[in-house]
Amino acid sequence: MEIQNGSSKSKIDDYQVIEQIGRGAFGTAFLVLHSTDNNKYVLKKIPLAKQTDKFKRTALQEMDLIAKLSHPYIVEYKDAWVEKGNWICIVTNYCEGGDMAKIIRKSRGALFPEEKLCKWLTQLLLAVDYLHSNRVLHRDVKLSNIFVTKDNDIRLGDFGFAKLLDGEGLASSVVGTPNYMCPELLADIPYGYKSDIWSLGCCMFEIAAHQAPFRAPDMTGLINKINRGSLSPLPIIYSSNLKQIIKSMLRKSPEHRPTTAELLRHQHLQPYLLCCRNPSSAFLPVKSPNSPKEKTKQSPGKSGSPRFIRDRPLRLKEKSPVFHFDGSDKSLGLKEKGPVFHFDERDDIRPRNLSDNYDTFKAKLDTKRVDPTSYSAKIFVDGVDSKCWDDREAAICNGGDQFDPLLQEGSTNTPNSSRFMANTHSEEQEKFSVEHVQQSEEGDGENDKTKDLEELSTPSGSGEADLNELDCISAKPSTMISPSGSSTEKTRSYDEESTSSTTRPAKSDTDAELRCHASESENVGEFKEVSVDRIASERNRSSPLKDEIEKNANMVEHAKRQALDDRVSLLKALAALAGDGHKNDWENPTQERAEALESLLEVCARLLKQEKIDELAGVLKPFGDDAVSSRETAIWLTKSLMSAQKLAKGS
Ligand SMILES: Nc1ncnc2c1ncn2[C@@H]1O[C@H](COP(=O)(O)OP(=O)(O)OP(=O)(O)O)[C@@H](O)[C@H]1O
Repeated sequence: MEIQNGSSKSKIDDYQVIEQIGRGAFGTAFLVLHSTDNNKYVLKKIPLAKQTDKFKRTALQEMDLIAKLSHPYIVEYKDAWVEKGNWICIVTNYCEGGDMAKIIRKSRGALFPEEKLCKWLTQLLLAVDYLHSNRVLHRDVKLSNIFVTKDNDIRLGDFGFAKLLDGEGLASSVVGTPNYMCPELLADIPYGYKSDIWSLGCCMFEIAAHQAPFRAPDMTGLINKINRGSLSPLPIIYSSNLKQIIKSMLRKSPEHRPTTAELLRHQHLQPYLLCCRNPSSAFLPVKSPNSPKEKTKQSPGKSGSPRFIRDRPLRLKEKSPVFHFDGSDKSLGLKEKGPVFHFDERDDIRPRNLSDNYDTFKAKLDTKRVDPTSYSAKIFVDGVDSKCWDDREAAICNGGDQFDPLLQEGSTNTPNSSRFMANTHSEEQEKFSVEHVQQSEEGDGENDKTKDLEELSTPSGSGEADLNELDCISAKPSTMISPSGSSTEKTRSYDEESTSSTTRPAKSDTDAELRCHASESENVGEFKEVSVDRIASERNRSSPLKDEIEKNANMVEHAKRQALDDRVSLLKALAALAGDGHKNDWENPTQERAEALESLLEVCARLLKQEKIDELAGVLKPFGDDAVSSRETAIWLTKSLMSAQKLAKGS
């Protein structure tokens, strides 16, 4: 890296400061104009004078790292130097949309459309996957480090804490933003790739819900909530698939969180992946030699599951400067000094056999015309820019039949485009807000269609209980403070809305419960994607589709009954264990207690089998005080059951 010592013309003279755009923990950020290319950049000036050697090393490490990285969804580095020995200057591309925290603030509670969320999520996953593939941890993924371009694309930035990993893939220093602290970090377990997944999950949750996933009145409460994994529900407007993806990233145990690659292979993200710049073929389904027709006949998730290949590693830039602070030869402690490669944007790395499919798809998107007055065009007019909801996204939103059938193969429930479309007619409604959801929940002509779609999107009838139902009716404190300490007023937030929509008398109890299942189900992967209109018309006559609907409805019924049974067992167990009034009514309290414990353990075992770790933690939590882990609670439960059974036999 160049050291500017003051005698010669400084590089900084090439930049004209337009304005100061912010101040981070380490320095100040300026919006600047380059005198030659006339482009806007962000110049970050980090003072060094009073800093420790460790700090200097970290700052230089950031420079070194950002200079090496080259990826379509990572903030592009332009230049870096040490200015007169006093400042580190880093110049990066300017992202006109600002950071995600700002974008959420600007939206003033209007939720983003599902398609936008999926696009952002896909791009973020590609960026993080690139880092992870190159053994780089970001370690500070947060809203203010996620930027948006004028085209509404993502750029992940700020690598101040990023660190190249050692061989084991773990870095042990505790860094990061308190609100996004993952459970393993709170437990002093080394930070790894899955910790970045957690932070990304927190970001995605907040982008979707406009509030942090874990909120509590104080820090202890917050830590407890993170440790328990007790998440608030996500807004009901989003598809079960999307909600499940986000929730999977927030699983308490890092091993249970998916990797970036696994997430990118999720069928729900495939259409968005195809729209991304240079999607790695590693994440795209490989088209079989079968004809599209044959292909669509295969049942999703089984023999017809898309196969994936990982044919090419992602690459760092071929040439990157190695920075030194004081002109010495000493390397800056970056472990990876081996050959690095450029991620070439011109590379077409789509698998050859996907190309025609991709081109057909793209052609369809390009020719798709969108009604500019519809929500699909105007849904977020006050967002980053008016064009952010572009034709391409709109085409995705407009639903199944806009797609190449191959792309739908095996796809699960659609993004809730029906909800968006259901609200397109009102002139004064420019945003898709909570009120719209409420309105459609209460039922109008369109709402029935929405309900139909939800019914199709409910669990596949595995008969497994979904204890999230309990979440849906949980009470919320009136004031919460965010982990950062700022208190937020009680507003008509999304989850209060969703709570009220599930607790107030719905059209029928079944409706309310269906919504609960539809929004929280894990087993959405087995459902076929069917357009709302088709459902409506097919419902009235006998057809395979109608059979499918009925089958699904039966399965939903079954799952619902199972959930109710489990709820009853759980409540009974809770009552018995808490030793409340019911206890005295029972003839043999010890026997009852043993039975209660047994049924509770059965519920736990089922959740464990389904890998519903978050729910399991939720069930186990009430039985221990705050300091006791779920594991200890489970041991305590088992021991209690054994001794209760012994006593019961003896009496
Ligand atoms: N490339 C960029 N494009 C647009 N805005 C940027 C860019 N880089 C930084 N900013 C903005 O500049 C401000 C300061 O950013 P900076 O990265 O210095 O600190 P921070 O991320 O807010 O905090 P910290 O460094 O403590 O994490 C933020 O408001 C951020 O949104």
